Amino acid sequence: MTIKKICCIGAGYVGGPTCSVIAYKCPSIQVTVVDISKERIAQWNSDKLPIFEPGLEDIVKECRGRNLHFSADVDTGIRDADLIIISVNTPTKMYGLGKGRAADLKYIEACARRIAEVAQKSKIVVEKSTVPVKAAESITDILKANVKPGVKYQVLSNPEFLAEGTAIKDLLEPDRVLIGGEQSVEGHEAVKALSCVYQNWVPKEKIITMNTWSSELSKLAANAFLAQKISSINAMSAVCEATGADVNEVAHAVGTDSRIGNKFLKASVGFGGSCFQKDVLNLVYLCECLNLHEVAVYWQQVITINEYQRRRFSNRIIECLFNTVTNKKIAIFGFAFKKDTGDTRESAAIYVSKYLMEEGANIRIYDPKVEKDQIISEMTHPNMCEDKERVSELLTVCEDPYVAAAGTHALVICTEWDEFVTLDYKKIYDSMLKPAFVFDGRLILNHQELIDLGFHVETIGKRLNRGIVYRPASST
Ligand SMILES: NC(=O)c1ccc[n+]([C@@H]2O[C@H](COP(=O)([O-])OP(=O)(O)OC[C@H]3O[C@@H](n4cnc5c(N)ncnc54)[C@H](O)[C@@H]3O)[C@@H](O)[C@H]2O)c1
Ligand SMILES: O=c1ccn([C@@H]2O[C@H](COP(=O)(O)OP(=O)(O)O[C@H]3O[C@H](CO)[C@@H](O)[C@H](O)[C@H]3O)[C@@H](O)[C@H]2O)c(=O)[nH]1
Repeated sequence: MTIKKICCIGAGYVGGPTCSVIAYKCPSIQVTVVDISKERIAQWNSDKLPIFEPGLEDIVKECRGRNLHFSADVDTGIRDADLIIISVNTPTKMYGLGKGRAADLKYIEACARRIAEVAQKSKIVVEKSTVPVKAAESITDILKANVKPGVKYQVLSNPEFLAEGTAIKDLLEPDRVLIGGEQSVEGHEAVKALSCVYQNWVPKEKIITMNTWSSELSKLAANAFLAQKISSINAMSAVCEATGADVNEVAHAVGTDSRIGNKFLKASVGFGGSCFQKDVLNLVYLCECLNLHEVAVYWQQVITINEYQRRRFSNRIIECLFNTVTNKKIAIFGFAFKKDTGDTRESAAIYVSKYLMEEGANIRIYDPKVEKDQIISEMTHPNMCEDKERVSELLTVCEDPYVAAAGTHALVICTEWDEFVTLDYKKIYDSMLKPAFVFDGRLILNHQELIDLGFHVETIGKRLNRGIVYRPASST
């Protein structure tokens, strides 16, 4: 079967860039990205795309209107397509059974029901969203229970491994493409059809095929391993701070062992983003449901250490500022969960700002890519704050880093934006209250230079201003 028309349901961080790259690399395929959000679709059709990803705009501009279309007409998109990619959000469930851990599959189910309702010919349905193992089976059950005469479905698992900020590069040159399918003749044919789409630009040996359940679990496993690596180095950073070791040196020594590898060993204020926490919790819940208690506890620790790291960093700020930040002005540099993205979901900056505001600090946030409304919406989200008025009293969003820092007691780096490295720190130092503190939560600044300017510098995984501090194991 040759794929001529693809419809992607969900014009988000994954659906938008993924389908833009498919359209770019497969000129003979018509690709339509649909979404229930008319506003999001209007943005995709405008000059200001709804997401910022290096390289995305050029690709969209080249393909949009040619073989790449963005539409709010979900039904027509489904009806016309040979292959439908489901790329809707699968957030952590915030209510009922599995609350706070299980993935909420209501949007996936809505897509399956919509496909069953409007499809008039056979389709390959591709599950691209990250889901618990056996979600493809549920989609199949819904489609089969509502099938029209003469219509057949094959459901494939094709998880996405792109990282935000490098989405286009990851899509153009993926480490691998994973396709899971039913172990039957029809299943193999469907896998082959999707594989042919990718083969337009991905070398065949990088396309891994397997059974559906392995594919679904592999996505959760990959994210769990990556998050575990960060929590491991962050746990080590606490030991470094307490002993005088330097976490960068430890990471270098550990990472040069080719069996471990040097990637994902950057100690930080904690991982953020829409995926790691959600997917590890999803895995934890899956293990609990399977009565694999010890396995669930093992993976839960990855999250526990991440929460500990954010809290530990915030406590260190308070401790260094003479044990009180009440009414003190603190500049937060960076609100996105990592550099080169405007995404703020689960960003460590949200938690650090929240903890400091709970202590009465006046927070002045600057981020080069995150809009003011987005910052306010994160900080006033019901999960984050009980008192919106208090937040508006204590929070200022600044459009300029120098304005954000002026008159503050401390500067806190929460995102590793390149521009923070090259700011004029002499100018910043002169404008701050003394002693002027810098807390580098990303280990990106030249600490010696800052110390020479007169700053008191604190960073993750290294004690710069004091000797070795041994504390009793019980105090954190
Ligand atoms: N963000 C990432 O970097 C990333 C990477 C790999 C995998 N994933 C996974 O991909 C999936 C999508 O993530 P995302 O970040 O793109 O989410 P997102 O929230 O940015 O986008 C999802 C879109 O789906 C739309 N939608 C929801 N229900 C719909 C329906 N019934 N019909 C039409 N549109 C509907 C929403 O309006 C939204 O625009 C998730 O499962 C996520 O875990 C995300
Ligand atoms: O050494 C490191 C590497 C990353 N991070 C932090 O970890 C978080 C996640 O970063 P990253 O993984 O680069 O971005 P995501 O866009 O969340 O991508 C992850 O989650 C996606 C969604 O499932 C997967 O597709 C990707 O493969 C996986 O890397 C960010 O806060 C980073 O700052 C660190 O603290 N230290």
